[in-house]
Amino acid sequence: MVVGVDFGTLSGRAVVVRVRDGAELGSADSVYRHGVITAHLPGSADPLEPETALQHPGDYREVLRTAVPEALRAAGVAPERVVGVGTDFTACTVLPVTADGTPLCELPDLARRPHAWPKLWRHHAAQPEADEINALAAERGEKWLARYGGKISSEWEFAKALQVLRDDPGVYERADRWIEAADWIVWQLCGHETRNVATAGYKGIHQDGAWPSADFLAALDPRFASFAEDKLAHPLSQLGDRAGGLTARAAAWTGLPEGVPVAVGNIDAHVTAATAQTTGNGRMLAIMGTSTCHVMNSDVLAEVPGMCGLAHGGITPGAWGYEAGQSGVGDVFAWFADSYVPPAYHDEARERGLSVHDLLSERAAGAAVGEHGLLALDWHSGNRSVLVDHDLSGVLVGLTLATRPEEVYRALVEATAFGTRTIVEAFADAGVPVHDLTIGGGMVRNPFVLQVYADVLDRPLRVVASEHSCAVGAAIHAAVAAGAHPDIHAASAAMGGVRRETVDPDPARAAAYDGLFALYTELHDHFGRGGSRSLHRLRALRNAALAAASGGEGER
Ligand SMILES: Nc1ncnc2c1ncn2[C@@H]1O[C@H](COP(=O)(O)OP(=O)(O)O)[C@@H](O)[C@H]1O
Ligand SMILES: O=C(CO)[C@@H](O)[C@@H](O)COP(=O)(O)O
Repeated sequence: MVVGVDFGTLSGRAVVVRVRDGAELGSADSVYRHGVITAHLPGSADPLEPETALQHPGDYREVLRTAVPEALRAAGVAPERVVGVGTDFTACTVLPVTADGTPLCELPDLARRPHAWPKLWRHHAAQPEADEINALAAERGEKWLARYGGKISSEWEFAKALQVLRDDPGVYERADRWIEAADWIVWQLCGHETRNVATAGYKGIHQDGAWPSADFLAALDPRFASFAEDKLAHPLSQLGDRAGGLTARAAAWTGLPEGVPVAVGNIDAHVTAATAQTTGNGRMLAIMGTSTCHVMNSDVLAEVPGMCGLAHGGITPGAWGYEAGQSGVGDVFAWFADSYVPPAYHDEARERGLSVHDLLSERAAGAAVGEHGLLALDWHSGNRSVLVDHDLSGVLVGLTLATRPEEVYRALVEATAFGTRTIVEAFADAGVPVHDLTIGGGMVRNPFVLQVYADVLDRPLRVVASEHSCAVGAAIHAAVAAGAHPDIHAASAAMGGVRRETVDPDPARAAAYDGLFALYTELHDHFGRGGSRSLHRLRALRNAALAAASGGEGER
């Protein structure tokens, strides 16, 4: 047996999986007690700046102490039968730590400093730093910029670190290491630091064996010159490698035997290619959850405008892995369902034992394409691909006094589908073929969402069989690290799996969506490609108003 632990945005999930065929024998969740920290630090009333998203490292350790033992109990598996542990994490969730891996926020004198805390992947307050990095890299013709579609995201490691340096240099100085949570959790399990090629490549600008030059970093800020050398540099490990063995402390947390092999850290999206059996070239996987990540191996090397990144070995050793993404998907649906749907809908859902998502989906499904007269841009959490701009925000047009909640919900689902279609078409236009598309992540539990995607993309969708697709992917990597399978491809063939039936497009709805997609693209380009700067001006006005209200400085 192997154990996979998936650290998502709102919770961690552990699964116990059989090595020979990937059968899931038991699972358990652990919801992060502090969730996503956006308003103020625990125990503090001081407001955090806009677009801040932090997390509590204690919540991550709690997953190891609760979800892993509970999954073992649910599986009825004796710990001694577990031959390997694998993990995956959201990325770029990154934190400053001391030389022994202690998060700076756990040091008494830094606990009230926001920049000492882990920055969640969707921390978007470093957009000014990302803009500065992109402008300088373009001006200097830095070769690595092409590997990121021409723009580095504010969500990635360098923009976030530069923000810490600028806003709290004291914390920056105290950080011996700047590390992805994907590698930090492996450090917690096996007692020493390792760094994986995926987060280094996609989120840490590590390309062709090198980090951005000290000369480039100094041009950003002289104090930043040695950032990569001092706080990132470390030998990189391939995915599926063994990072080490479980320490006595981690064995006590998890209930697993000391010394059990621990797989090298990984990203929640990329680990799932093994579950979805999409490690072959041209097989795009969209992991749909809070956000959506599109990952795909290809033997074609190209710059896809607005992609998140291209990393050698980023999905499987020896292959070039592409990544694109949408920062807000399930988050957008949850925002609407939690904040703008009348209590009567929530009451009915509760009485019927449904989630409010299921009720809204049920009510939305029967309408004809375009019947609601609505169109949305899915930028409530900014745009990751293809515009790479987190100063953009959501848009909804066509509202009337007759508009119903389920119609808005459907427009939001459609907008995220149009966003994925924009990404898939960007790959095809850049000469990187997408042979087929598979859906993984928590969203596989919503048939309405899957059908909208099939209709909008006008292609059949393979769907990962497991509802714990990321955690199973981590378990598959654990099997490889333990030597139970020779490599990720073989382990995927044995342990991965998709539903027998694909979700197929309805030709009439697909044709109707072509018309709506043309309108989406018109709005997309108007607000996102220079037709109007109104969303950026709106964001600047908001930030200035918030700053004035809190007595802070002006726009960052
Ligand atoms: N039935 C549903 N339909 C649509 N969205 C859902 C549904 N259930 C949960 N969600 C949304 O999916 C997201 C959680 O996705 P999941 O993959 O489980 O977690 P994570 O993103 O943390 O990996 C949340 O944003 C939640 O609001
Ligand atoms: O960005 C990545 C992967 O590169 C994701 O970890 C991030 O979007 C969060 O994913 P989830 O939606 O929480 O599964």
